[in-house]
Amino acid sequence: MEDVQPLHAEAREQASAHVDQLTKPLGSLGRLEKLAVQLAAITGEPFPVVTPPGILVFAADHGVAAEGVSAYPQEVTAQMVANFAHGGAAINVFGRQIGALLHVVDVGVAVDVEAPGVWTKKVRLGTASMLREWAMSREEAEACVQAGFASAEAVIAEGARLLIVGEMGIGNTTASSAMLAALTKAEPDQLVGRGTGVCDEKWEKKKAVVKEALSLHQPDASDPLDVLAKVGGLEIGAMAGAILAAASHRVPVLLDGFITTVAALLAVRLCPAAGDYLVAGHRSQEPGHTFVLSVLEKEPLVDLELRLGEGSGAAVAFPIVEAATRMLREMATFASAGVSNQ
Ligand SMILES: Cc1cc2ncn([C@H]3O[C@H](COP(=O)(O)O)[C@@H](O)[C@H]3O)c2cc1C
Ligand SMILES: O=C(O)c1cccnc1
Repeated sequence: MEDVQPLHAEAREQASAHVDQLTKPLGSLGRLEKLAVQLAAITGEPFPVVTPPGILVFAADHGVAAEGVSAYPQEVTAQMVANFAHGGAAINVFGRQIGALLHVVDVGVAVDVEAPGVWTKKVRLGTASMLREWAMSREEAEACVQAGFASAEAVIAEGARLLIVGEMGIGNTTASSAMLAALTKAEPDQLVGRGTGVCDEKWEKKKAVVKEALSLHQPDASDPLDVLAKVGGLEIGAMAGAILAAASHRVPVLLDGFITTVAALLAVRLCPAAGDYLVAGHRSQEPGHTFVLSVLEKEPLVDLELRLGEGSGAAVAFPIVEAATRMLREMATFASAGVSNQ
């Protein structure tokens, strides 16, 4: 894997100086200004471009779904992959709205899916239940990170100037909660939410499953691949790899919800410099999301009370990111417009 370089100081300075020349009171475009400067520092371009965005939706199954931790059955993962392929899911709609290059990558759906255009990179046919054994082997953990890395390189080669990663995997809020608890040593009860909308009984079960899996496997917080292998998910590892690829190509990453942001934390633990390349798109309803955002020191752009995943919240937030870049490129300066700057 390639290295992630530090942010580009010169482009940051140029963009920052330019923002202060634009025809508006100093600082009046608030966080859009900070975002514009961050995008310049990420890309190394004082006038960054983020269109077209690329969206990669990574799909995989979770053995832990059999423990009754989701409101929906495992089969929905494969069914939704077919739905993505036919353009009918939320992420297809929002992806079309923002002109994204969208691909679905199957890194471990348990069954064969009849779905045109899906990139098939199955590492294994779903994880094992973390309650009984490791979710995957260490080699498989490495392989799914690599699969994500290669997928992101492919969509960047196609022309993507910003990356959104999304996921589909029934049971993956359980895996994400376990990974987050393992990586941060936070108390699972604070992190485990209702995912697709589980009832009180399943919610208690979900918390118990996470705690039991952590005490069974004792994942090593200082070894991100150990955490991924023991309690993770194939699509979560793949998203981490995709984020690392984007960062290594100086392509900004717009984060979606809870699961994506846990993948981002995994990426940052594998390569701390990647953290600077992340922009938080939205705040999900899942309680662990607010916590993982605070660990990454990211403030989301919007809070629309979403709890879907797929990359949907990031896609909806994307026009704000584009607005920041258009502000830099298209606004007049005081000098060019002949407006008094005092
Ligand atoms: C129809 C449908 C479409 C989805 N799209 C994303 N998710 C979301 O829900 C799942 C995580 O929730 P849990 O851990 O409770 O299973 C993931 O697949 C996530 O992407 C969906 C879930 C369903 C049912
Ligand atoms: O925050 C998310 O991404 C999320 C929350 C609930 C279910 N699926 C995804």
